[in-house]
Amino acid sequence: MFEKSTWIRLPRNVVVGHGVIDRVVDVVDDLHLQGRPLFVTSPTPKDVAADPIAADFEAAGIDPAVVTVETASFEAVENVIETAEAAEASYLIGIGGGKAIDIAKMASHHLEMGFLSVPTAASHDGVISNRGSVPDGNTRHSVAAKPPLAVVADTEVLSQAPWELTTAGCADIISNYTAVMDWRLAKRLKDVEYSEYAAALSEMTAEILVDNADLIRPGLEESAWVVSKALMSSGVAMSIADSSRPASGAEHLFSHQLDRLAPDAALHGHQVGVGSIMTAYLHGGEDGIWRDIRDALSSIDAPTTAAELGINDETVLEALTTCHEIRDRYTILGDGMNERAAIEVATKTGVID
Ligand SMILES: NC(=O)C1=CN([C@@H]2O[C@H](COP(=O)(O)OP(=O)(O)OC[C@H]3O[C@@H](n4cnc5c(N)ncnc54)[C@H](OP(=O)(O)O)[C@@H]3O)[C@@H](O)[C@H]2O)C=CC1
Ligand SMILES: O=C(CO)COP(=O)(O)O
Ligand SMILES: [Zn+2]
Repeated sequence: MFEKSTWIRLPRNVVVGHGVIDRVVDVVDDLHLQGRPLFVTSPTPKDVAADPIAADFEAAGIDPAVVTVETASFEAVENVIETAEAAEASYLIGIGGGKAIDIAKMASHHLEMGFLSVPTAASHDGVISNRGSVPDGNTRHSVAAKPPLAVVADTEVLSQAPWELTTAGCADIISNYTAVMDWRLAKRLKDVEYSEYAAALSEMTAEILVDNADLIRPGLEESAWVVSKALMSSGVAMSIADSSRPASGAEHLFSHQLDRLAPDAALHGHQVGVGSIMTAYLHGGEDGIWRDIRDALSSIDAPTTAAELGINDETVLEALTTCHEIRDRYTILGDGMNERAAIEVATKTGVID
């Protein structure tokens, strides 16, 4: 008997383009959201976007509450929940990078309220996804939440953000190649839940981005357009799979472990990019696609070595040999690499000297 079922949650409105930050009030209206919003933002995005959006709401007769978060933590999520209750907010708007959006996503999930996602940086593919990521003790990976009701991604704002944030978003997308390799491997060896549609969408997204690498240049608003579309598409793949599997394999385990060993040393996207070079080598050896991944990363100015990440060789090796323990997700790392194997992959790929 056929007993399978699926429930795919996706945003209702996705608004991308030049100057669309001025349309947040219209989007709220289109969604028939009533009452007071709580803006969840962080210091720089507050100045860049939250303050101007607040002025638009005030002009429309709506008085938004605002909370600024400094770090991604459960404490911050709790603080947002308390602020929303005290302000009698009826929906949330996350305005910023991954930190602000994930905290808004997790708080709104807990409050059973809708939220909007207004990215100020094209730095990660959680903009639209149904996953929230906040470190919890020794774990550091995304957990199930709900996707935003709407995304408003202003390419002018995104293109004015520091260039490395955009290259981090590109690297997060390029890492989809190895994430999908790991997912297929886990399907073959462990019979994990797998979606061919989500895997294909994720790979195609990485391919389109790499094919358009010549459009990804600092100061070019079209870059923000190309990258944001890829981030949306990758986030939709996660929502279809109801898992981060299409966009997160061993290269993400490596990055999550670096977050613990060397907090704030490098951006999420840059770390997963370097991880992806090494896990591609583990999958395909010398003749695999690891050089293509490295060249794609360097063509968009993303780091390809430990030194460019600002992380020392010992930390890279420690992360490689321990990151399989981060979560119960089968990848090419199997039950863990020993140190000699880690040195081999990191030196052969030029990640360490
Ligand atoms: N939920 C999901 O599915 C996914 C979640 N993630 C998560 O997202 C996070 C990574 O996102 P990321 O955006 O790199 O992290 P942050 O939100 O920490 O942003 C990185 C930096 O960019 C700054 N910034 C943001 N916008 C601008 C702007 N317009 N101009 C200048 N500076 C700006 C922030 O400033 P300030 O310090 O002032 O805030 C911060 O210093 C990780 O926690 C990762 O785990 C990643 C992928 C998927
Ligand atoms: O960063 C992500 C996808 O790009 C989310 O993946 P994780 O579930 O590993 O946090
Ligand atoms: Zn990621």
